[in-house]
Amino acid sequence: MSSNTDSTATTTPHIVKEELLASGKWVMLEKTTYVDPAGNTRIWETAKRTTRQSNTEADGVGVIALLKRTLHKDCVVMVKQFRPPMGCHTLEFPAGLIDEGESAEAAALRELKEETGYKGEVVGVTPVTCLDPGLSNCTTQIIMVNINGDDPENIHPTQQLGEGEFVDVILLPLDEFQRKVDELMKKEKIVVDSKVYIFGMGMAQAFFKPNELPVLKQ
Ligand SMILES: Nc1nc(=O)[nH]c2c1ncn2[C@H]1C[C@H](O)[C@@H](COP(=O)(O)OP(=O)(O)O)O1
Repeated sequence: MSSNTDSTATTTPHIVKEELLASGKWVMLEKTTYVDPAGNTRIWETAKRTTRQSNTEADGVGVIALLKRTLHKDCVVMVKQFRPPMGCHTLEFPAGLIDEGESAEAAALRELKEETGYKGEVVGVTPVTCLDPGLSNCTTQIIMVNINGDDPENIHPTQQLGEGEFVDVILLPLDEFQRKVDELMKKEKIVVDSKVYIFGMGMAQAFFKPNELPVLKQ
């Protein structure tokens, strides 16, 4: 087993100061002064959301929602929408920011209902995870949700979208998830969220090669 630990690393890296460079309604840019593991003082440019709530560590939630219906394959509920920072449509799990005083679980069920119309039940919660740590301190919790598709409330789901929100709901069968995502990418100009693509790789591994270790196979 080799180690990549730098032998010149003698200092515990830490933040010295954070100075605001610019701020908008939703996002701010900071100049972060920090000490690296070799003891050198350095600068980093950091983006942060202005909306993070004081009572929670995560900015938002992502929802892996499994729609279960009699005589249908289990499907993952996905959303497609135009994302201005990307300048194109993306394929994502339903997601959104956590409101003041709201738990991650409650935010997940609310966002799922708003974006897709489905009423779900929480079956799992991840710890707080980072999203793009080289750019920002943005964090998310991924909430696993089951949807009883036979429940009358879920037979004709109606979205509750806010002003300026345009979200298409796409159902992808769990056992063909990666193939369907690849098909969509070939058919339309969309960018797939990395969490979604990695979930698909994991599902393909679990369904088709459960006893193979992917890292050993090339
Ligand atoms: N970075 C953002 N710029 C904006 O101009 N507006 C933004 C940003 N992030 C969020 N929002 C707005 C858009 C919605 O009106 C609200 C709530 O977003 P939410 O649904 O919670 O999150 P997403 O689905 O991930 O957009 O905030």
